[in-house]
Amino acid sequence: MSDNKGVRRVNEDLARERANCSFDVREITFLLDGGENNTITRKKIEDFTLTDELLSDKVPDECLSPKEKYENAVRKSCLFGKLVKDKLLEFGGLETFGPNSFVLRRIADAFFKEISPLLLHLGMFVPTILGQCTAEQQSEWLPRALSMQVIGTYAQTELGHGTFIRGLETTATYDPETEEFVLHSPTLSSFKWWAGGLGKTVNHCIVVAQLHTKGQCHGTHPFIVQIRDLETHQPLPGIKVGEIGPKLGFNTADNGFLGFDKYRIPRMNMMMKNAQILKDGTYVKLDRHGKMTYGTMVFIRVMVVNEVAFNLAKAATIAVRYSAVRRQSEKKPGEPEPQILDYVTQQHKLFICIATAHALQLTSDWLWRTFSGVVTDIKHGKTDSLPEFHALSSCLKAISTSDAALLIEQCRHSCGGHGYMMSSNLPLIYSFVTATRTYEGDYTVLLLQTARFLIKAWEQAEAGKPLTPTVSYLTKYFKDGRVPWDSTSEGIVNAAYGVAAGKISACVKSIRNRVKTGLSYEDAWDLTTVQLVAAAEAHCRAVICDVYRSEAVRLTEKSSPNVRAVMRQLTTLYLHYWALERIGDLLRYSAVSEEDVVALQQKYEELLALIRPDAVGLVDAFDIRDEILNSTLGAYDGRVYERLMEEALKSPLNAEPVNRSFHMYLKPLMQGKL
Ligand SMILES: CC/C=C\C/C=C\C/C=C\C/C=C\C/C=C\C/C=C/C=C/C(=O)SCCNC(=O)CCNC(=O)[C@H](O)C(C)(C)COP(=O)(O)OP(=O)(O)OC[C@H]1O[C@@H](n2cnc3c(N)ncnc32)[C@H](O)[C@@H]1OP(=O)(O)O
Ligand SMILES: Cc1cc2nc3c(=O)[nH]c(=O)nc-3n(C[C@H](O)[C@H](O)[C@H](O)COP(=O)(O)OP(=O)(O)OC[C@H]3O[C@@H](n4cnc5c(N)ncnc54)[C@H](O)[C@@H]3O)c2cc1C
Repeated sequence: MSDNKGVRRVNEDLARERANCSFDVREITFLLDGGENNTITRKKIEDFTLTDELLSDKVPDECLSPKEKYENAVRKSCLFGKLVKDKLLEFGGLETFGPNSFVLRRIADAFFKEISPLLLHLGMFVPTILGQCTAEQQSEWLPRALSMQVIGTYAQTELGHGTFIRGLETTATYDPETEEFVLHSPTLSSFKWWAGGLGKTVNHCIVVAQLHTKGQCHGTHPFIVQIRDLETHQPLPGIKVGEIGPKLGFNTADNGFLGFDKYRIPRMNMMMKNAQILKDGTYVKLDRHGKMTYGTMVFIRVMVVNEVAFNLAKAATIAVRYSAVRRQSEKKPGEPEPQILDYVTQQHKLFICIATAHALQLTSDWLWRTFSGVVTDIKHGKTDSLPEFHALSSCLKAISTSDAALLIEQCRHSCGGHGYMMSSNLPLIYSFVTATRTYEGDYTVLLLQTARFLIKAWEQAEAGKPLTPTVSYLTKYFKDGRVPWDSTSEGIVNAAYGVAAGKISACVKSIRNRVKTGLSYEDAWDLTTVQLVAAAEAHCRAVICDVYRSEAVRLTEKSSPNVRAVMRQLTTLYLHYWALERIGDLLRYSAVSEEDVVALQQKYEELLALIRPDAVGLVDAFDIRDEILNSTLGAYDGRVYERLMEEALKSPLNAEPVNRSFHMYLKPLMQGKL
């Protein structure tokens, strides 16, 4: 596949797809990057970071032993860290961690096929210092953390408790005599478990523990704790630390365990922005809201929506390009084998992935802007917007991670057997994203947090009180009765809100009926949780549909007609897909008729056909470089079979024609001598 100048040519099918694309791919790239200037900056950063030869591993990571994999990941993390420190700060100093942090995140994928052992340092340790420390503490810890002298992680979860933070058992007891806290792990179940980088990499961590002073427990608080010697890296006396062992994914993250045996830390190592311990042991609460110490989790939930949108875009790019290259079966006897992308069922599997990647990215951008507003409010001492934001970020984290994981797995299915190859990168993308459904708050648990807020909002609507923006629709749908059906995009969004309102109303009725039978409110709630989770999901789906539709319209106001058309097709596809997926709900809560359902299905199939010629252009517009995609099936040039063979030949088993196990076991077996 090389021309006579040695330049590798692009697969002919892919080249034809690109030639037939109806729009200028760069225009959509600019939209997704938030403007042409952002694209230019991103590309500049990518150009001078991704040329490094250290990106190419002679032996694929997945063929290394767990220890070698970890060591390789540390090596690359240090090189990546140095790169960030030396070069990327030129792009705006600390600002690099603001607007360009998403670019950093993208580039990191070129360095690590799995996870950097330093992810938690940049992703949670540094943000927690920013969010939970006083200005004085920040000036002590931030410079050391940013220069990587102090390397940290976030150790909250314990063997016995992850979800129920109030149930954590690690204690931090204040000793006024020495002005120290004594950290202790009273039981096996109180051992910290899971923190990324804890096993072997970090020398500090943020430990969340129950604070005791003057004989009283004041609940969980965060502390900065040094666990290893800075010179020798040996665990300090009183610290028991190690790695938790192999997992479905995250295998280069050295997730660890940690126990304390009456381990002492200075008083000022308590993160004191939201609560303080005075020298004499007096507890001073500064957090009027009560849940400000959960701030890092909220921040990461916001980040995760963007994270999974990007990973879904990677999977969609791989699967769509592969589907344009792969030919299989025949549609009519004797005809040439079609590209598998021409099968309507394949389009059904894949185009929703492209649309969902857009929907989640636009929703994530909107969520980030909303979050920035909440942070500004908090800086001015206003915490009124927190309950709504907690409900919103919880459900968006739950639904985005769940949708992305399911659709990434669908991308793998759509690549047949080759999708199962590690070299396709789909298994690693999946194993990474499926974890997001659990960490930083389990799916069900977070939806139940949202449901709590929705039920309260419903009660406020009943009482005629004003509602906050994301639930203001409840006033409109408050009265019983079906939502009128209208098959326009706006109509489908309204119907989605109508379904959410109907489900919330049904939950309220169930809880009240159960309470009437003599059950406590808690028991009635518990018996209704299946419905409550479904109501929170419906609410979240309506929010995503609404934000995606309105943001896509806003963003494309000045776009060329062709870009506007294809973006409109994608949003309409997303809305029709979910209307059809939730048709039972629509039949129950809206006035949709059987003919309307037939029309919805027909329109959906028409959209698949309309999007088909632009499918490759749409994934090209994600503009994800080959080094970041890391996939034999998804590279820009479409040299799928050549890359599969090149990667197979790198397998250590192919380094010698005969493996020694033949002489040790097979031959004796064959000769009856075993
Ligand atoms: C090399 C890399 C390069 C660059 C990197 C740069 C950036 C990368 C950044 C991000 C990358 C993205 C991802 C990777 C990051 C990390 C990866 C992996 C690590 C994962 C880490 C973890 O998982 S850390 C542990 C997380 N744990 C959890 O999430 C636990 C979940 N549980 C809870 O949150 C709570 O226990 C609970 C909310 C379920 C219940 O809390 P509880 O105290 O019991 O409260 P309730 O009694 O139920 O409710 C009381 C009221 O409080 C309200 N509430 C609860 N939580 C909040 C909140 N957070 N904010 C506001 N309000 C809250 C609740 O609604 C109740 O209100 P009422 O009015 O109803 O009473
Ligand atoms: C890859 C990975 C990385 C992680 N990294 C970190 C880290 O760096 N630092 C850290 O501190 N933690 C980390 N964690 C831990 C993570 O935050 C927890 O695993 C997560 O919050 C879920 O808690 P759990 O494991 O206790 O699950 P559990 O709460 O035990 O959940 C088990 C089941 O019980 C259900 N359940 C639990 N409570 C309720 C309820 N109230 N109502 C209904 N159902 C319920 C859940 O829905 C789930 O189905 C990581 C986890 C993973 C998988």
